[in-house]
Amino acid sequence: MSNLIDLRRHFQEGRSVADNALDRHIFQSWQRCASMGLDMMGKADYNLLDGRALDRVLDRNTPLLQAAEPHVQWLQQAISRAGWSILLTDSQNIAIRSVRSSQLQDVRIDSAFKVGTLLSEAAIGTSAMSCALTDQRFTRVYGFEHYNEYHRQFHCAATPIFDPRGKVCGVLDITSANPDRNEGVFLLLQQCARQIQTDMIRQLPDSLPIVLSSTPNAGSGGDAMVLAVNPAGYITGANRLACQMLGLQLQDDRRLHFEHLFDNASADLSRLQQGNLPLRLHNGITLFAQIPATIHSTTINSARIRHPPGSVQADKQTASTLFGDTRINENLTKACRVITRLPILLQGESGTGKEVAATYLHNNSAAADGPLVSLNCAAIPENLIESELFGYQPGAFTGANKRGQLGKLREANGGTLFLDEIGDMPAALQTRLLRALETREVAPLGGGPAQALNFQLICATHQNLPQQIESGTFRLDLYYRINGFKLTLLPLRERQNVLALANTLLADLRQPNQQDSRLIVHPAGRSLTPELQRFIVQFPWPGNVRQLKHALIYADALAESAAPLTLADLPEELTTGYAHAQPTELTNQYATEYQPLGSPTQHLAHSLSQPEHSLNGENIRLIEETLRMYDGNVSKAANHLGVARSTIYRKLGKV
Ligand SMILES: Nc1ncnc2c1ncn2[C@@H]1O[C@H](COP(=O)(O)OP(=O)(O)OP(=O)(O)O)[C@@H](O)[C@H]1O
Repeated sequence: MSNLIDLRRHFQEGRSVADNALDRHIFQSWQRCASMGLDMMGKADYNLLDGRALDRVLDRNTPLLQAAEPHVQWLQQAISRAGWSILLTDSQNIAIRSVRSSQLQDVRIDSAFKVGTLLSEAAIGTSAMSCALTDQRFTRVYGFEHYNEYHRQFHCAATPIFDPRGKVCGVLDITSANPDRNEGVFLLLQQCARQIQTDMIRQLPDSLPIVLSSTPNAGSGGDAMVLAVNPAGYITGANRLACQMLGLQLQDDRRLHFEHLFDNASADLSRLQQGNLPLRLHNGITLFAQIPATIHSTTINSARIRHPPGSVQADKQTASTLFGDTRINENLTKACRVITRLPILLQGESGTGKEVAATYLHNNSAAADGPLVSLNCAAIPENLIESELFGYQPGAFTGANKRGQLGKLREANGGTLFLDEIGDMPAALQTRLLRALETREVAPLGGGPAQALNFQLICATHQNLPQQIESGTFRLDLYYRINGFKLTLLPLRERQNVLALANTLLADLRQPNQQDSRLIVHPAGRSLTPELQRFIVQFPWPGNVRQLKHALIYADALAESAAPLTLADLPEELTTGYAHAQPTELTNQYATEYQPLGSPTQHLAHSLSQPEHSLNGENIRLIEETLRMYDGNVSKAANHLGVARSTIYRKLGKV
């Protein structure tokens, strides 16, 4: 101690000081303080920001505060009884969170450990927090090492906190009156700062966090390598470990693509949903990538769950019944986890339940209290899609609504935007949509200020988008923008448990407010004869769940009593030809063995469900006849044919 006091006197008198007498960084801080004219013996000024300025600082540091809070709390539990108080400052050394230990009572601490106090080097002289900020490294400043003698009672250690792009965004400091140099405390401090950075990365909006490890299924704790990518595949953040391992300098490499880091990475990040994706660095090292298990914004079992119309109720909602296939249901659960950060792309043939899945995802997401706004890009004329999406000002064009129109994007603010049949969006609009998704801003047609928007995005299509990209009808960059997480709704003929789904659909008929319950509903549950069960499992269902559902509604409505439904209760056009099929075990593998498509309707529905097909004259006639039969009512014709309304519009439009 006396050495240090002598050293201070020498320094004050301007005499030379031996190089190794004091830590180099602390000595440099003393020199800066002296050059700013600070007095080593004076009383420190603790300046407190006024309310408004403080609000601005806290506002600016919301991501840091949110990420830090749980970690500051566990650090407090770990070290506060050992006499350590904790202080979190922003990147200007303004205190933004303080946790006092009851064992550290001092009037100076009372002033310093207040949220809003300016604790920079210029304000209070050398401290661990100012050195940690300037030198961007862990620093200890003990007793008389503080520039200002006023702080000689205290011993502090501080470490910088880096934001997702590796810039210092704050400092975490611990202070005690006890001079013990307990290395364990310092390790905890540094671990805490690393975990805060990792959580900031995980909380980045519109980004998917990815954990890299050298072994498959490794945990995603605070010391894992974590990075985040946006839907276009660009790195939006990485922690220090990941930066070191991958040689990243995010502050410089503003647009670094995930693919460029690895020899074998594909831009199809949705493959990560399978977990443990092996990736090879350019230097030959293999790492395993996975989505951290802790991204549970909501879970299927959480209390917030609301069930969409047409889906099963909570007590029946087991993994195999929701969509009749555990693979789909598992991916749906994963999609629920990432939807707040990534756009979801639903793919599947017509009638596989893309709209049901979109409703389910919205209802089980953090935005469930906001609106779910849908737009079917195939069902409205091309010249109206733009105003439907972006809205317009009053009097924007002839024939426009006098009061203007909000537009789907703005309607969806705070909730979820569901763009159905995105593959049918006209090329010019793809560009405008892409811009709106990039900037998350929209300006209505006919002028008016741009409005910042915040919504979750779900897109759906039955088209093969990669093929459309190749043929030049769909933009590659838009594909990357909407394909944050791909969820494929398998055709019904490929699902594992079609019977479970059929039973679910039957049970739904018993719900009094279901859309189709205007048909006769038997209060007791319906069962299915073994023969009908076999048929349901074997039939290829070209119209998918929609067709199965309509068949069951038909049978349920027209069957005479509450007796089990039989094959004879189904529409005849479905069962024609079935008599020749051999009874087999109830497994989907036989579905493809059931050759006869019993009716022209089935052929048509199957044909319409294919992404690209040529309609022959017979099929066109069938569509037209069906429309005539229902007096031009497209919904009824679509029901009859087992296809969606939009499919009919689209297909006839192509003729
Ligand atoms: N898992 C499910 N549970 C209950 N009903 C379902 C399920 N999946 C689909 N359905 C029903 O099947 C019909 C078709 O579903 P939906 O409209 O979601 O399919 P889609 O894939 O969006 O079809 P399209 O591409 O033709 O618009 C709806 O009546 C829906 O209620």
